Amino acid sequence: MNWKEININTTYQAYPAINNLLQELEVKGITKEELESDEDEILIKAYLKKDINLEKLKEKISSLEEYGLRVGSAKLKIKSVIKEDWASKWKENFKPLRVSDRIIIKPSWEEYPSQKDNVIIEIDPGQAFGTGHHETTEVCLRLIEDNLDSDTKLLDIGTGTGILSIAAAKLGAEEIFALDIDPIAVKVAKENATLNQVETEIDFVAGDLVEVVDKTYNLVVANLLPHIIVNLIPDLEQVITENGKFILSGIIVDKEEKINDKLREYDFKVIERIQLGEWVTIIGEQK
Ligand SMILES: C[S@@+](CC[C@H](N)C(=O)[O-])C[C@H]1O[C@@H](n2cnc3c(N)ncnc32)[C@H](O)[C@@H]1O
Repeated sequence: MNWKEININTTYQAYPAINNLLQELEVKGITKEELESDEDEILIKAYLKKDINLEKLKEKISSLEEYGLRVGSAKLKIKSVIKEDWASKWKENFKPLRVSDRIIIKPSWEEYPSQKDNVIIEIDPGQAFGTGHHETTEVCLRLIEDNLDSDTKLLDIGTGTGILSIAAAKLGAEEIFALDIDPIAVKVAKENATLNQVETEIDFVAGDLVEVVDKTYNLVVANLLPHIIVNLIPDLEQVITENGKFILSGIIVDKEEKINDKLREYDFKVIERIQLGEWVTIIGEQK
């Protein structure tokens, strides 16, 4: 059966948000290529079976500008492709990636020679965000590694593929609760946890921000878009233990001050900020 390939010319900055929009359309695979013409421009390719309303998708992409995201030319094209062709090409885009001295991310179909102390995480991208190939995920993984010990109780808000929770489980966290507003992401995350044999160590639940959380955690990670983080901050206190820390990522550099203002308003302090490309990650705690 023929599949459809949607091509979207946009910016790197808008990728996580467009990825979310595409997930709502039940796409089966998403890739991004950096375009040589302009270092900030990327080409997103997404594959799906059903017909979609291209105009409506274009409108939704354009409306991301209202949240301060540059979407670039946002040119959309659609063409028919044969599944065998895209499935093998799509796989070529996911190679093993070392994100720290210990952590390596790899898709299930790639081999990686494991060495002592390596933490190898197998992630099949499927329909959710979080293969480690994005700066925000990469920095979160490193910070989780640096801040985790056997007493860590992790809350992972917006788990996507489950990558951060799976890493925490493999690094020896005591307890992990992972949630995502998107039930498809929760399904993909559970499958990835099973692939990594840590499914019994993580509770996955579908839910909006902290509405399904009824406990406190000493490490909270949220890799979300800036306007969603702004909505999360007022509720952070109810899910963090007194001496707990939080990691907020997905912050485009020109939105950082807005996030800092909100953190000050709710009596949180920033311990450290890490910038990779145009993305900022903040680690903080209560004052
Ligand atoms: C940028 S991805 C991060 C995925 C993964 N944690 C990582 O670091 O790569 C953001 C995820 O947050 C989810 N999300 C967006 N809004 C949310 C909300 N209000 N509550 C919970 N999850 C949300 C999205 O569905 C998406 O899977």
